[in-house]
Amino acid sequence: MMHTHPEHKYAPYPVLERPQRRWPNQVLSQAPRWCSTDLRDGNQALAQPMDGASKAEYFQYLVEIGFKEIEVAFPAASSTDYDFVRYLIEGQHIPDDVSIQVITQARPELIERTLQSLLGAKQAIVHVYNATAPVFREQVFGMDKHEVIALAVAAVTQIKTWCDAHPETQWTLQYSPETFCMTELDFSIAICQAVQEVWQASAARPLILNLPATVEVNTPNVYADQIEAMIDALAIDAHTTISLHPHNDRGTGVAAAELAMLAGATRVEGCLFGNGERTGNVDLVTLALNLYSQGIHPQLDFSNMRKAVAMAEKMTALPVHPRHPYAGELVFTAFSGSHQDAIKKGFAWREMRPVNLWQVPYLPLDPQDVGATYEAVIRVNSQSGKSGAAWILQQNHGLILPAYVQKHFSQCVQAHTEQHGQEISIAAIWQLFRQQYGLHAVPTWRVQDYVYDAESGVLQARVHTEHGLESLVGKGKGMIAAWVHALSTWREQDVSVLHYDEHSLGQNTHSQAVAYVGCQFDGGAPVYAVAIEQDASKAALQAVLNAVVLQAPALKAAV
Ligand SMILES: CC(=O)SCCNC(=O)CCNC(=O)[C@H](O)C(C)(C)COP(=O)(O)OP(=O)(O)OC[C@H]1O[C@@H](n2cnc3c(N)ncnc32)[C@H](O)[C@@H]1OP(=O)(O)O
Ligand SMILES: CC(C)C(=O)C(=O)O
Repeated sequence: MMHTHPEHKYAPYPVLERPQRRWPNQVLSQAPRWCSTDLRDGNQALAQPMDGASKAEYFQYLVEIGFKEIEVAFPAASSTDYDFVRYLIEGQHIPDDVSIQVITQARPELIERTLQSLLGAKQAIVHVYNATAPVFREQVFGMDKHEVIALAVAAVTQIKTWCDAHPETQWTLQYSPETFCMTELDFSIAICQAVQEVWQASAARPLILNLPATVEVNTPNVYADQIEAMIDALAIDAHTTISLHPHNDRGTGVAAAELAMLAGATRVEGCLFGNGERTGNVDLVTLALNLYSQGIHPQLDFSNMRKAVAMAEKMTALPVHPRHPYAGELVFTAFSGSHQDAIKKGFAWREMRPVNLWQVPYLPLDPQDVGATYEAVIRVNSQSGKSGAAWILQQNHGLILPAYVQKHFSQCVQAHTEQHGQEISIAAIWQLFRQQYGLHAVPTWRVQDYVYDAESGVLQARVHTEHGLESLVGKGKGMIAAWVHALSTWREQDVSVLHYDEHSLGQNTHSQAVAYVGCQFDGGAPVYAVAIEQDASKAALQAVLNAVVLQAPALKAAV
């Protein structure tokens, strides 16, 4: 049960007094160094960790999309992990420009086994960690600050000694004061300085100080303050990198990473789609595409997002949420009328103007850049407006509905979606449109042939009906006026055309023409009809004829 006085149970985590903070005035201008920890932090959080074959497949994929640093295993944890590192090294599966990283607790026997796993590697990052926050020092380790520093120093010394004895590998040390975000700043500084002191970073032996938000306990600005304060306090030379490892317990992992990058961190560890312990590691897909959509190349390639999703889902057996930024099935989709209207206008605007910069209402990214089609951009349900169905007909059938048809058809679609209580598919919209406007493969009444003499204004046409061929004659200023005359005479009705529009379908010589009409019969309510024919004149005649059929209930019923 939730407490009425949560303050009796939970205290806020301390924040830093840092009026000199600079990061709020910075802007991001380049991608960080990425490290995928899908095969380690992501893997350790799965009910069924990956087997060697899955790890190999995922490793290949991570390389393919551009990762240059990949934490591949916790070799001391299991033979699967140990053997996987050996498989990568012995099988020469690691590209020259990719560094594998392995993690270990700061315990001598685990360090030894971890280093053994790396024998023969061209280059490797050895990642050693120990928790530093008060609650861990007290409850987990039963150590005071000096003892915790001594633990880290001993671990780094052991690793350094090994590295000195194995110069064939190009070594990088990564040290993580686990639970950094919950640790007193002066203690984080002290332990990192102690590690720096032992390791002595150099071009040949770089150092990564990885400052994790192991459990996210504060707002992202606090993490950024902590990172900036560390950078200010530590001697950060060209061989020392400040790295981030945010988790997402408060749902702000991405924001925390971005603010901490503003604060000066240049490397980020995380997982695709935010897999990882509890609420996950920071989501590297979102981080990368946040940069991309600001015009900054992320150096990771998500052109085929469906593959990325399929791969992650296969490896983790966890679904990617339909609303997951940039990747979910629904993230480029508008169901609502006003969004659809704005998006449709945005696309039309782009078509008319030679603009390069992407500025389309409601779409922060061009879906095509991540391999999505425009098909899913608009879907139609009872919340949709006139633009929704119009967009779908335009995208799928090349129809550019005039405003009066858009308006009328949206009422038909609305009635349909309300009646069925669910989304209407593209196929069903097309079916409804054809039925509504008499657009049948074989029209009920068909214009067989016609001759129009522009000089005299006389139109002669033959119409195919259920009774055979009927010959019609009419006269008027223009072919449509002559046709209206012919039909009025034939049907003994007052026929008038209130609206008429046409356009071609397609751009080649075989393209067809579509005509839209709004007609009135004996002064009644407008009847709308559409026809598609080989040429515009025939389409116009057929569209008006379709309206004649649609307004006559007996004929319509026969359709
Ligand atoms: C935040 C992170 O994600 S950190 C990474 C966590 N990942 C994993 O744990 C996945 C793989 N781990 C494993 O398979 C196992 O934990 C193993 C095989 C590595 C070790 O298992 P165990 O020997 O049973 O130890 P376990 O991990 O439970 O830790 C218990 C002991 O290690 C100590 N310990 C835990 N972490 C560390 C550390 N980073 N450095 C030094 N000692 C540590 C604990 O204080 C405890 O000591 P105690 O026995 O004296 O009380
Ligand atoms: C060991 C570290 C980097 C970690 O996984 C964490 O703190 O979450």
